Formats: sequence, C-alpha cells, structure tokens
Amino acid sequence: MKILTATQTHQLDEATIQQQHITSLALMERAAQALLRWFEARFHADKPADTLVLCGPGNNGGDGLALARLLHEAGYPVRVVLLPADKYAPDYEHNLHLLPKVLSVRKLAAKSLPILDADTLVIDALFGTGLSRPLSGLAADLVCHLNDSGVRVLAVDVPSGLLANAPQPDPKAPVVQATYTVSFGLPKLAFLLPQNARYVGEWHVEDIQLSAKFIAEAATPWHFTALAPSPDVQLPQRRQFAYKNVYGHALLLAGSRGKVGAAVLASGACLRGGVGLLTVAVPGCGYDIIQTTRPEAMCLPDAEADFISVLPELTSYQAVGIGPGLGQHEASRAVLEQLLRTAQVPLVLDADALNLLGEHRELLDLLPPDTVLTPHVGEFARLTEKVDDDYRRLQLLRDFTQKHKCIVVLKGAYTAVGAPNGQVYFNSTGNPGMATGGSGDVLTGLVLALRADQRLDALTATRLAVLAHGHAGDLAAAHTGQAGLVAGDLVRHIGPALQALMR
Ligand SMILES: NC(=O)C1=CN([C@@H]2O[C@H](COP(=O)(O)OP(=O)(O)OC[C@H]3O[C@@H](n4cnc5c(N)ncnc54)[C@H](OP(=O)(O)O)[C@@H]3O)[C@@H](O)[C@H]2O)[C@@H](O)CC1
Ligand SMILES: Nc1ncnc2c1ncn2[C@@H]1O[C@H](COP(=O)(O)OP(=O)(O)O)[C@@H](O)[C@H]1O
Ligand SMILES: [K+]
Repeated sequence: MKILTATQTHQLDEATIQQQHITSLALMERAAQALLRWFEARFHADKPADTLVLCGPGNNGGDGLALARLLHEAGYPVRVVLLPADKYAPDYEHNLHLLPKVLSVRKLAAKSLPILDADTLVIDALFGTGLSRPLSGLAADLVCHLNDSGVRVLAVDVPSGLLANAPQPDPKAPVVQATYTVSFGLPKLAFLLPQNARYVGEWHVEDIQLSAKFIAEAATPWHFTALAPSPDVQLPQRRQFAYKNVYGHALLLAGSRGKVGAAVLASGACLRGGVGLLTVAVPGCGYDIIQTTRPEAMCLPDAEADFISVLPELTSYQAVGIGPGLGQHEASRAVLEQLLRTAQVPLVLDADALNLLGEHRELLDLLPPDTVLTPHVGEFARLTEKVDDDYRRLQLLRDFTQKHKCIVVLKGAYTAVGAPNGQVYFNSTGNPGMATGGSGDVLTGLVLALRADQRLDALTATRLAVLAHGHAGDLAAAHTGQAGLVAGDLVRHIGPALQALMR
C-alpha cells in the first residue's frame, strides 16, 4: 500500500472526481459516510452522551459538517462549533446549508471557548491535509483548550495542526492530541513516526474508493506493508514434490559466553521459518546447548570456548547470518571481515555484527549487494549518526541503503524496511509486547530462513520476514498478553504467522 504526500492526496481527490464522474461534494459525502460507519462500529455499545464537532473553513471542516448531519440523522446528540475564517471552501458552505435547523451551531469567538465535559466526544474537523502553516490565534487557543481538557477526540483525516508527511515547521505550535484518528484511503506518513504518536492516537484508514489508477501510478518512496484484507507480500506454497535444497541450507554464526540464548532463539526462528537445513556455528560453550535445544540443526563448535574465532568453510550454504549474541571480540570482528570479503551468498547482519560495523566503518565498503542489516534505532545510530527527528532518521535510512546497496530493517513499532533503490516499506504488524530481550534475534533467524529460500528475492524475503515476525508477535500476545510475551513465544508462533502469508 502506498503512502502519498498531502499534495498527492489532493491530486488523488481530483483524479477520483474526474475518473469516477462524481462531484467533490459526493466524495465528501463518501468520506462522511465512512466516518459514520467507523463511529457506529466503535461507539454502538457506548454511545457518547455529547458529540461536539469542531469545523475549520476547508474541506476537513466540510467533512465535519457532513458527519454532524449524518450523526444527527442516526440519533446521536450533536453540537457544531465553527471556526471563523476569511473564506470557506464551497463544499463546506454547501454542507453548512444542509445542516438540520434543529442542530446547535455556533461560531467560535475568542472569549467563548466551548465547555467540554468529561463525557464529551470531540470531533476534530478543523484542518486536514490542507494545513498550510502552524496554528495560531483562535485556532491555536481552541486546540490548547481541547488538549488541556483531556476529553476524547476523534480526529478527521489528520489531527489538526499536524502535517501529513513533513516535520512540524514550528514545534511549539499546538497540535490536537487525538484519541483516535480516522483517515481516508491511505495511511499518512506522520502516523508511523514515534514523535507523532501522542497526536495521532489509535489510527484507522477507511476506504472511500479513491482512484486505484492514480494510486498505482503515483511515485513515492513510502509504502505500508499490510496483512489484511490480503497480505501485500505473499509466501509461495511449498510444492508437493519439493525437497529440502529448494528451501536452502543456512549458516548462523551466533552466541558468546552468557549469550548463547541468542543463538538458540535465532536458530529456532530459522527452523520454524521453513529453512531446508540449518548449521549453527557457536563458541565451544554453546555446543551442548544447541545440540540439546535444537536437535534439527547441525552445530559447529568453535575452538574457542567463549567466542567465535573462525569462519567456517562457506561452500555448502545458500545464506549466512551473523550477529545475535556474538560479542565484539577482535577475533569475531576478523571473522565478520572475512565473511564480508569472501561470501558469495546472501548475508544477514544483526546485533554485534552491526556494532562491529559501527566501530569499524571501513567494513561498510565491503558489504555485498543486497546484504540485510537489522538494526534497532540505537544500532542504526552507531552505523550513521544519532538524530532525534524521525523524518531525519528516515532520510538517513534512504541515504544509507542507496549508498551501500543494502537492505536495512530499522526495527521498532512500524519497522521500516529500506531497499537499495531508496524505497521504504513500513510494517503493519507487531505490538509493544515484542519490546523484550531476544525479539530481534528471532527476527534475524527468520530473515535468514527466507533469504536461504531459493524462490524469493532479497526484498520480498525481508518484507515477508518482518511481516511474519510481527504477526507472530500478535498471535503470541493473544495468548500471553503483551507483558507476558517472551521471545520464545514468537518462535512458537512463526508457523501460523507464515501460514497466514501463504499465497
Ligand atoms: N482524498 C481525501 O483524502 C479526501 C479528503 N477530504 C477532506 O479534505 C481535507 C482537505 O481539505 P482542504 O484541502 O480544503 O484543506 P483543510 O485541511 O480543510 O484546510 C484548508 C483550509 O484551512 C486554511 N488553513 C490552512 N492552514 C491554516 C492555519 N494554520 N490556520 C488557519 N487556517 C488555515 C486554508 O486557508 P489558506 O491556507 O488558503 O489560507 C483553507 O481555508 C482532507 O483532510 C479531508 O478531510 C474529503 O472531503 C474527501 C476525500
Ligand atoms: N512497540 C513495538 N511495536 C511493534 N514491534 C516492536 C515494538 N517494540 C519492539 N518491536 C519489535 O521487536 C523486535 C526487537 O528487536 P531488538 O530491539 O533487536 O531486540 P533484542 O535486541 O532484544 O533482540 C524488533 O523486531 C521490533 O520491531
Ligand atoms: K482534523
């Protein structure tokens, strides 16, 4: 699913109106109907005692007016407050005239900000994708009043004051802190960034049949990988006469004294990820552990007891993963360097392999094309630079993948998979229960399994692994709850998660 800019979203509106031979008013009605559907599904069992619709002067305000009418017709108590402006959008004016006369409608004045009770549900239809400057004056006062009141807010399309796809020009200007954001057609980039979470709240996208042709042709680096209604990326079925070589033989180098668990988790995920064969290289201290916990895997113990010091012969493998629990011993760094210099097969680098790369950045020049790196934000900062702004980090991600011709999985909520051509795919699955030690090791094993799979290209394999990993987390959390989730639970749910992605 693509993510478009605010400008493209307006063009998409225009294209929809032209291609479907409808009026802009009809499209606004569709948007309002979609909002009503969401509203009724969400609040049917707990109807708000008071719904206050705040309307700005543009089409976002027009959506609010149309929704106010529909809510009234559906029997909800509704009040409308209008933000005064010099000019109003034509569809706003039209919907204002359509409001039933019995509705309470008043124009906002500086000295009479609306009274907000704890059980008021506010619908924020002040500004959407047409926001052209930071909020000031009466609009800013209203938004501050709203945020201070602590009432529930449903933002229409975008929380007012938030730009859909760019950093805030004035970080001090107020932005509505919505409880829910219901947007149209496609998710907005702003929804996916941690710095905006307190504004966006729980967000949803409602389908309003926008032009599929325009979306298909629109150029954008941003994508959202959805699981439902059908997965954006799919795993081919295993053929009836398949044999294990089709699914590849993977080599995993992982573990050091005290961190052999990382090798156990990653190898478990690789096996559950459907790999044909797995060999795990561990320090001597890990041999019995791997042989006992992962009887399906072969094990190569290093001559050193506590860390990996020798790169195994690589000829038998279709993919190699290195990093979970590896430690940063100089001998392990040398193994990593030799791997980068000699490997002829796909590589997956995680954890200490990334920390070693960060410490020895000259090694970045050795990355074979399509190598997959799986840093969390801290590891990514060690590879690039530490930044506080999420938009800036996304730019660094695109620069890095294009420069090094690699795939970077920037982990977190909405994990961003950066491709060598600069495209970025945000993941839709996963939950905060996965913020627990070892979750990343599980992802490494799963990416490794799918990189060894001879049927998948590098980007598809990586996106599939990230999608399945998050889905495994969601399936696991349904049993354990988020707090009770441990990384081993992810491994156990990889099978059903992959099944959900089968073509
Ligand atoms: N495909 C879709 O997604 C569909 C989208 N639809 C809806 O359309 C919405 C976009 O509508 P929109 O283009 O009219 O812009 P909107 O956000 O109402 O604001 C523009 C007005 O606000 C003003 N203004 C701006 N900034 C300001 C500020 N800081 N302080 C004060 N004023 C400010 C600006 O004035 P100007 O900048 O010209 O001075 C203008 O008057 C979109 O979010 C969605 O809700 C649906 O109806 C149909 C399908
Ligand atoms: N809040 C969250 N929502 C969704 N996924 C998350 C969240 N927090 C963490 N995750 C996922 O869990 C994994 C954590 O990886 P990482 O930080 O490397 O853990 P570890 O180093 O302990 O193995 C990543 O795949 C990340 O995307
Ligand atoms: K809004």
